[in-house]
Amino acid sequence: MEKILVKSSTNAYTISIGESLRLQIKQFLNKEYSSILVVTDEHVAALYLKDILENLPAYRVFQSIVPAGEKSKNLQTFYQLQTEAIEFGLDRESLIIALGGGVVGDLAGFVAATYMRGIDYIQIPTTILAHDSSVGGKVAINHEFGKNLIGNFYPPEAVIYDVDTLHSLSEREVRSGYAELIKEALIADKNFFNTLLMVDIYNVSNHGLQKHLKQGIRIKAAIVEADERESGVRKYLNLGHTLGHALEAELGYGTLTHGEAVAIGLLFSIHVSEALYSIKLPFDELVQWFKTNKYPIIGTDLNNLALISKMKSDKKALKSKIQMVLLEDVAKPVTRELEDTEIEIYLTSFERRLMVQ
Ligand SMILES: NC(=O)c1ccc[n+]([C@@H]2O[C@H](COP(=O)([O-])OP(=O)(O)OC[C@H]3O[C@@H](n4cnc5c(N)ncnc54)[C@H](O)[C@@H]3O)[C@@H](O)[C@H]2O)c1
Ligand SMILES: O=C(O)C(=O)C[C@@H](O)[C@H](O)[C@H](O)COP(=O)(O)O
Ligand SMILES: [Zn+2]
Repeated sequence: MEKILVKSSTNAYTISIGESLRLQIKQFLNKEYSSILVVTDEHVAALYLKDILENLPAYRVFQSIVPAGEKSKNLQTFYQLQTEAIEFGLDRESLIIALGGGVVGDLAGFVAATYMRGIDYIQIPTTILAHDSSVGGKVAINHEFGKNLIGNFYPPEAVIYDVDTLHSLSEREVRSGYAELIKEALIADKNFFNTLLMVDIYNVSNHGLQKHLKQGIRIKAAIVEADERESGVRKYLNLGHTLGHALEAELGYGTLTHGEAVAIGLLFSIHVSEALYSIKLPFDELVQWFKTNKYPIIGTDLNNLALISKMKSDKKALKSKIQMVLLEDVAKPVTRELEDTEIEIYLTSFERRLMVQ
């Protein structure tokens, strides 16, 4: 098992990464809690909830199961979970466990952040993508106008990443998770990026997958520790998300997975960077890698004005001006303000460029 420590403004927490950890949950509880609520989704419940429940202290353990998928990250499900927490009698000494992917992590984390003004929670991520979402304390739900518009920064007490759970992921979820690893590599580590470009993500060995996850987590943990509330370098973790989030909201939550949308957004950021800084970045190599690994790289039939309007509700936008994360080189991210008219031109040339790939 590997442990990575993250210091936040309110606590320090450990990310434990290893095999069979879901069967040893008790050892990760640092306190005695008055009750525990395990929040998960219907897919993960069928696979791993029993393992978790059997390995928790026997007293006052409750469960809440939400529908699987991005559509659950909404106000209604948030309210339903708050209602269940009240009905179960959770108090300020209670713990919430978020067992699942980024949807459950963001949602249950936001419930924990707001229930009785905040109670402890632990992340037990079960997707590759959740190597990113479980670290750093961003918790949120979506609004129809944009992703994660209602949320907080609220660090977990611990992250327990049992890599054995990743074997049951579908191909779609594997590629979704690898998109965030590509993002972390692009902002911080050229060698890691070049390594990933050689990976066949559906046939990666256990050892290889763990290596990639640990490197992604190290990059993320270092950034959130340096800038917890995103006033500086944390913005770089948003590479690819300006268009990615707009696509998710515009196409309807769940149409593209988060990682699939981010993959398109990463290409767009590279496209804009090349044009603005007159440089050559690995656009073609990344498109080919995405295509080989079956990412849906769509670039046509999009309503550019609607996308621009969504991008303006992005959390990085300032005074209604879109701020994008761009690259001066691989591992040299920068932020830059762009006019709507510039974005429109780049979206049009991006779509044309994708059509000939
Ligand atoms: N807070 C952050 O810093 C942060 C970072 C990145 C992404 N996110 C958010 O994370 C969300 C996406 O997370 P996700 O991709 O994990 O989606 P998800 O939680 O919806 O999980 C994807 C699908 O996989 C299923 N699943 C989960 N674990 C499984 C397992 N082990 N075996 C089989 N099936 C399993 C789920 O039931 C779901 O159907 C988005 O809402 C995104 O905005 C947040
Ligand atoms: O942790 C961060 O910071 C990130 O930007 C990680 C992203 O992968 C993640 O999707 C995050 O939720 C996006 O942040 P948001 O503030 O734009 O919602
Ligand atoms: Zn993301």
